[in-house]
Amino acid sequence: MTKSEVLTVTLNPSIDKTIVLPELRVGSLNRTSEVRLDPGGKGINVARLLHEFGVGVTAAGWSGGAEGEALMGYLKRDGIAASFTPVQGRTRTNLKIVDSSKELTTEINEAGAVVTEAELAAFIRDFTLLLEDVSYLILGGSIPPGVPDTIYARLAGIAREHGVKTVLDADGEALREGLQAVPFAVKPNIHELERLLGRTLASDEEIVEAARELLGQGVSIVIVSMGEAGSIAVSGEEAYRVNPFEITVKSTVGAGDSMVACLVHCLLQGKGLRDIAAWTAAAGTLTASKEGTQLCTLAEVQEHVHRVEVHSIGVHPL
Ligand SMILES: Nc1ncnc2c1ncn2[C@@H]1O[C@H](COP(=O)(O)OP(=O)(O)O)[C@@H](O)[C@H]1O
Ligand SMILES: O=P(O)(O)OC[C@H]1O[C@](O)(COP(=O)(O)O)[C@@H](O)[C@@H]1O
Repeated sequence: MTKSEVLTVTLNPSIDKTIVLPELRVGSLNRTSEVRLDPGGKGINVARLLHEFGVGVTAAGWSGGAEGEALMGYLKRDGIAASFTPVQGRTRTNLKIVDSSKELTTEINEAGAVVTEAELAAFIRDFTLLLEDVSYLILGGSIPPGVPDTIYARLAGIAREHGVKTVLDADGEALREGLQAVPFAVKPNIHELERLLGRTLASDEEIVEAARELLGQGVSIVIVSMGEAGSIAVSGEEAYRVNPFEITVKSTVGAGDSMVACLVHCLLQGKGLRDIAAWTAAAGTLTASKEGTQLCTLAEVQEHVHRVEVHSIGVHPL
C-alpha cells in the first residue's frame, strides 16, 4: 500500500442511498426506476477520489452498527486504507432522490447517531497517531450529535502541531468554528459562504471580496463553488472565475468533494492557482454527470480539463 500523504476525517460518514424517479411527486406514490448504494460522507469521498488518483490516503472517522460494517466493506473492496474508531451508534444512511425529468437531486441527510465523550476521546487518540507523516488533513461534513462544534478547530490545531495543513469543507457552526484554527484552504459552496458571512453574494466581485475576508484571517486558498454556475478560486495574489462545460446532470452528490480532492492532488503536484481552479472545476463537473455518489477519475479530469473556461479576475495582492 502507498504511504499516506493525506488523512481524511469523516466524523459523520454515511451509506448514500440514491433512488432515481422519472419525476418526484411530493405527497403521492412514487416508484423508483433505479436504486443504488454508495459509500458516502465528505472525507470518505475525498479519500475514494484521491485513491483513484494514485495518492496515498487514509480515511478516518467513526463507524458503527451494521451500516458501519457495510461502509468498511465498501472501502476495503475499493482498496482504501481505513482507520475508523468504533462507536455504539449506527452509521447513518443518507437518501438522495433524483428527479430525472428535472435533473434535480433532493438530499435527505440523517443527523447521525450520538457520539459519547469516551468515543470522542478514543477518536482523538487514534487521530493523533494517524497524523504522523501525512502532509494534508481533510476535514469534511457535518458533526454528529454529542460532538462539540469546536471539534474541527481542535483537530486542525493538533494537525498544525504536527506540521500538517488542513483543508476544511463544512457548513454552519462547524465551518465558523473550524475557521478559528485558520485552515490552509476552505471550499464553501455559495450558500455556505453566504450563511457564514450573513449576507447575499450577488456578483463575482462580491464573492471575491467575501473570499478575501477569509484570506485576511490567514486562510491561503478559498474555492467557492456555485453548482452549474461554476466556481471562483482565490488566493492572496490571484483570483479566477471558472465556467464549467455542459453536462447531463445525473447526480450532483460528491461534486464538492471531488473539488476538494482535486485541490489536494494539485497542491501535492505543486500546481498554481490557475490550474487548481481549472482542475477542481473539471472534477466537480464530471462527478455531477455520474449517477449516485460515483466520482470522476484522474483520466477523465485530464481529458476534459481543457473544456472549462478560466478567466483571471484582477485583484490587489493582500
Ligand atoms: N449542474 C451542473 N453542471 C455543471 N457543473 C456542475 C453542476 N453541478 C455542480 N457542478 C460542478 O461541481 C462543482 C461543485 O458543485 P456544488 O454543487 O457547488 O458543490 P457542493 O456539492 O459542495 O454544494 C461546481 O462548481 C461545478 O464545477
Ligand atoms: O455531512 P453532511 O453535511 O450531512 O454531508 C454528507 C453528504 O455529503 C456527501 O459527502 C456529498 O457531498 P458534496 O455533494 O458536497 O460533495 C455525501 O456523500 C453525503 O451523504
